[in-house]
Amino acid sequence: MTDAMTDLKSLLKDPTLFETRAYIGGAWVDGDDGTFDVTNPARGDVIAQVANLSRAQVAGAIAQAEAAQKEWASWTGKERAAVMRKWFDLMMDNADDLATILTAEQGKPHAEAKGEIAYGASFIEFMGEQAKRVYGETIPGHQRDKRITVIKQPIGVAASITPWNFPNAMITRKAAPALAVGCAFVARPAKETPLSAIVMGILAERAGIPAGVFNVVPSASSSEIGKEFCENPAVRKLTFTGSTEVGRILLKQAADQVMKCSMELGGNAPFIVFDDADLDAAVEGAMMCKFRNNGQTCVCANRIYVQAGVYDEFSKKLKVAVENLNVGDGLEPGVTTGPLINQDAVAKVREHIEDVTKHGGKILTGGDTHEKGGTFFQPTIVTGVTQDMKVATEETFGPLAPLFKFSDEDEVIAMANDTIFGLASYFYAKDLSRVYKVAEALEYGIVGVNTGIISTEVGPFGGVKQSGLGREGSHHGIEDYLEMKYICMSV
Ligand SMILES: NC(=O)C1=CN([C@@H]2O[C@H](COP(=O)(O)OP(=O)(O)OC[C@H]3O[C@@H](n4cnc5c(N)ncnc54)[C@H](O)[C@@H]3O)[C@@H](O)[C@H]2O)C=CC1
Ligand SMILES: O=C(O)[C@H](O)CS(=O)(=O)O
Repeated sequence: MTDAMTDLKSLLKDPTLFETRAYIGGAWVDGDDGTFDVTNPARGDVIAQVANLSRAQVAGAIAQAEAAQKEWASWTGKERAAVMRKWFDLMMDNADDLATILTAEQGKPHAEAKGEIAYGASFIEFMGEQAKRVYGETIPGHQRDKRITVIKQPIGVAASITPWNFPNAMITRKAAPALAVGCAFVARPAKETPLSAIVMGILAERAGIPAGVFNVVPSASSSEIGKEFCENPAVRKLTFTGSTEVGRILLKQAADQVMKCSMELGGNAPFIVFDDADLDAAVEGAMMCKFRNNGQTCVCANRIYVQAGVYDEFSKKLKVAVENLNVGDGLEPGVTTGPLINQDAVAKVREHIEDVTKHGGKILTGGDTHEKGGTFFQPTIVTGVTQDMKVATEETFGPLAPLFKFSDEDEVIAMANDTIFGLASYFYAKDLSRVYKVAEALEYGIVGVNTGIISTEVGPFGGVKQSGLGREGSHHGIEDYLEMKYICMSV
């Protein structure tokens, strides 16, 4: 064990939460393909060497899930809700440690990581409650001797592939509805952030979730494991969060089995400030929306459109707020902005900034790697941005706030909708008719009005166009893990 690994374990109130093995069928398992390194993006050191599972081992996990699922589905919703509540309570009781693990492997500030743990736990609490309310219906017969009933049953084994940016919440947002209705679950976390997934296995075991119902299969191989999930006939549901590019690959692979898929994919969120907006509120919303997780979320403002009459004032106010951000190691107190996940992410931000300045835009603040080095980057604002620049069509996934100027509603709606994506959008305005017109005109699954934060377990999160399929969270989110059965009975 390296010093950095000892260091992480020593930071935990409960050191037994530091686990590097896979969790399969209730057993803790080493990888047939050795281990892979997990590094702390703030420090660059290896904090863990995690079990590297082979495709055969993942197939074994799917078999264990299939074996456990029937018994789990026979529990009442109330019985499943009880153990899910214990899972929720264990998450909240250990939130500090789960956040320390999350910050160490992903980089976000500890306070923000604690927020993610609470957000992730909220899905387990909410869907645990929903477990008691999976209702069917009766339908008046079409003939005098016919009686029609509709029941809902769990789809079976669900498999998940999740990204590194929300290593806890992206798993619980899927596992919670799946387990609530009686599915079994096999989670393959991102290789950058497996520890946050593994620790959910520890807490599942402690909560009394039966062996094989919740499984965690870390692996450095992504495509091979994805193929196993898509080709294994025991998997009846694939749920993915990540880029649209990978979502397309998985959908093509899943088509052979006509597998049910949920896809939470990329975004390119417009953030619109009208001339009747409360500018201080708009700046506050833009800061939260753009710089949460250092800009590494699929719902971050990727384009900031400001109406001409308030452009200069908004730019000045935003610059003050951006220059107040405190960039550093997320495990240090007072840090508001951590590192980017890797050098590829740094290169993407730099590429977008260079493209803006090459085409006549200007850097208002920031614009380069941070003095702390590594993958730290200066929070940046660029002005004079136009629709023909890369940032207008590509997701930056970093701390870059590009300001576009617009004249009127029709112009900005057209610009905002000019993208293949359709996940989140935001605008600040006071005029009620404008609010209704713009909210209805934006082609997005999510619209934030006078707010920059839309993430909650009670809302149906998801995108239109090439930002995804299905919804996660809310009472709608549970439907994605159910099959509907129509029973026609002759009496
Ligand atoms: N709509 C949403 O809720 C979210 C969307 N994203 C999008 O994902 C991107 C950034 O996250 P990344 O993790 O880099 O995305 P990514 O799409 O590269 O990877 C996501 C996950 O898929 C795995 N993966 C990659 N290639 C695969 C393949 N061929 N078969 C099976 N699995 C594969 C990765 O190992 C990772 O676990 C951005 O585009 C972002 O917008 C990220 C988080 C949330
Ligand atoms: O992965 C993401 O970007 C999340 O979906 C963002 S959120 O759920 O925290 O809004």
